[in-house]
Amino acid sequence: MLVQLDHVRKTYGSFTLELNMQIPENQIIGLIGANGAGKSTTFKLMLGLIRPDQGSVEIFGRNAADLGAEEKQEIGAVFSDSGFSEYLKVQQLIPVMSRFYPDFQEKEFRERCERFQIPLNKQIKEFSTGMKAKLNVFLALSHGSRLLLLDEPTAGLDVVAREEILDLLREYMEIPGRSIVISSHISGDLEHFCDDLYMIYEGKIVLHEETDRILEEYGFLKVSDQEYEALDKEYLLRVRKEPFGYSYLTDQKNYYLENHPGIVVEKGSVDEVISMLVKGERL
Ligand SMILES: Nc1ncnc2c1ncn2[C@@H]1O[C@H](COP(=O)(O)OP(=O)(O)OP(=O)(O)O)[C@@H](O)[C@H]1O
Repeated sequence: MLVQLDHVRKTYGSFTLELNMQIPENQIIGLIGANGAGKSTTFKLMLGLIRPDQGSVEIFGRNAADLGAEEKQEIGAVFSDSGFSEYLKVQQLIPVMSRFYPDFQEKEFRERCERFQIPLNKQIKEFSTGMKAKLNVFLALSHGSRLLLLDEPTAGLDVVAREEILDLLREYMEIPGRSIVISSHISGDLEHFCDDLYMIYEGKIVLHEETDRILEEYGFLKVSDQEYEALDKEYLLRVRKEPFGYSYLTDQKNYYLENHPGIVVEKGSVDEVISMLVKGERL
């Protein structure tokens, strides 16, 4: 296991984050949550930048707060703030990176900057949002890490720039043993990219599921009161009143398609599933 968060609790005033999370090798794990849900706090816990009030955070089998310099080299991180002064030029970052990371792949980094038109001799403060985002990802990718922790790396990007970054990350995953944890407040950004999704709502995980299962097995049954009476209720998770009757969320859509052929079953997007889990009524 690359990362393990076991019964973690972290409280800031009235906000409490509660987490159980496992990041195995060879996985792209998505963290979806609205502003303030706790995504950045989760990444800070994983990096050992803050300590949990309760529970344990392990990276590569060691307590995250006790990670040595060598193990830190194996993590590539992107935060909304790169940590570098924006008055620097990319040219000036190169010696800093080389000193900090013995495995810094300067040639590859320079090639990437050239391919994506990131100028080396311009101050970062003059870059567009997309250029800054790409630079941050290139830096995280540049030192042979086996774990990437990416907090909203595609925030504010247009579709083309987002896809370029996701393609680079797919390329990164071609070497076995690596994993990525990536967050977004837009589930559509991640639903076709991640193997596994965690949804965080107000500090709690409301859903942890393989992406394929969400897309293939979760669905909405649209039923009238009479149809509901005849339904097998075992796999219904939430309900919401609708103008025509009721909408029920299930995580066994195919069971209802096979056993209740007359019922309308709609496939929901990840956003609709989350919204129902958070706002729908429990049965
Ligand atoms: N150092 C801190 N001191 C006090 N409160 C904090 C601190 N860091 C985070 N919080 C609070 O914890 C909650 C979660 O914040 P966090 O930054 O983890 O959310 P997020 O999901 O990353 O949101 P965003 O998408 O806006 O970045 C917020 O209510 C925030 O105000």
